[in-house]
Amino acid sequence: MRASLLRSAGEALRRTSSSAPRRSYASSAAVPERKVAVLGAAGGIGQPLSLLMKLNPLVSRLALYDIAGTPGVAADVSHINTRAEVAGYMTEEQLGQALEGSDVVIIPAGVPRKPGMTRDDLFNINAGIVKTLSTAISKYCPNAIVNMISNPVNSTVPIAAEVFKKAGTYDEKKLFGVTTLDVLRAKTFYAGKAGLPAADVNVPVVGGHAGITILPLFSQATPTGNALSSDDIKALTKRTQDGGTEVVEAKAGKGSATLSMA
Ligand SMILES: NC(=O)c1ccc[n+]([C@@H]2O[C@H](COP(=O)([O-])OP(=O)(O)OC[C@H]3O[C@@H](n4cnc5c(N)ncnc54)[C@H](O)[C@@H]3O)[C@@H](O)[C@H]2O)c1
Ligand SMILES: O=C(O)C[C@H](O)C(=O)O
Repeated sequence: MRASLLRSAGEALRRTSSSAPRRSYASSAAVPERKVAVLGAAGGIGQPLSLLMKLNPLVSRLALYDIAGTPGVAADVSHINTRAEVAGYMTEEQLGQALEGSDVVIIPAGVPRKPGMTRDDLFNINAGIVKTLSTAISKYCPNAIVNMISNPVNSTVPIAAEVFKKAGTYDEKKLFGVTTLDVLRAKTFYAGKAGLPAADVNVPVVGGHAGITILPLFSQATPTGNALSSDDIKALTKRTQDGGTEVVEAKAGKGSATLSMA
């Protein structure tokens, strides 16, 4: 998986706006219309992600889709006094309506890990979910930017790519595996060790989103702070690669990272 394909939903939203002239956000009328669909909106990631999308001034329409629980989440989020008009959709019959006209689709639908599991153990269930959702995307919003959160990301992105290729809608510039969490972790852990403010550091991370496929490049981290030994770098690399497992174990059967992910 190409590292350049791994971006966040926020970046994707900014990209959809980058072709439009620069405008001030002071007036919502001046901002382009953008529809975002969250698939899996009632879940652990879906709920805070829906909240963040509702707070994002770039979003004018927000479609929240899940197989269960969407009416409550949609009603709740819709009361926030920001620009985006919120609509909730439930059951596969409403998936087309949720997707129609979407500029950005974000997919946190699927099961999370429990302690002792690897992300690959989620493949059998999540591959089918992603295939169904990708098929609907290629039908109802073939030009949308798609951000894949569902694990195993190293496999769900290729699944979506194959579905889109078969439908003739594949665009490698519009399909992303969301691995931003690896970057957040690398930055946070590096800042702690280097004695720098977490918000000020940058650490490039390349590769995929599972174990040793996650490659934080601490040698390229900026700025430099306390000198780091090779043992420090090994330990930081391992902690970044195992960051997801750290959260899964701390949640003790109640899911994986949700808040840091959203
Ligand atoms: N990419 C990352 O960095 C990252 C980080 C954390 C979690 N994840 C992954 O994200 C996924 C979701 O995690 P979570 O904690 O939100 O799980 P969750 O169980 O809390 O929520 C998943 C939601 O998906 C919904 N869902 C299931 N099948 C669906 C379908 N066919 N269509 C629409 N919605 C459907 C469920 O009803 C549920 O509301 C997991 O696969 C997890 O491993 C990825
Ligand atoms: O580790 C997981 O299962 C969830 C996610 O991929 C993470 O990195 O936190």
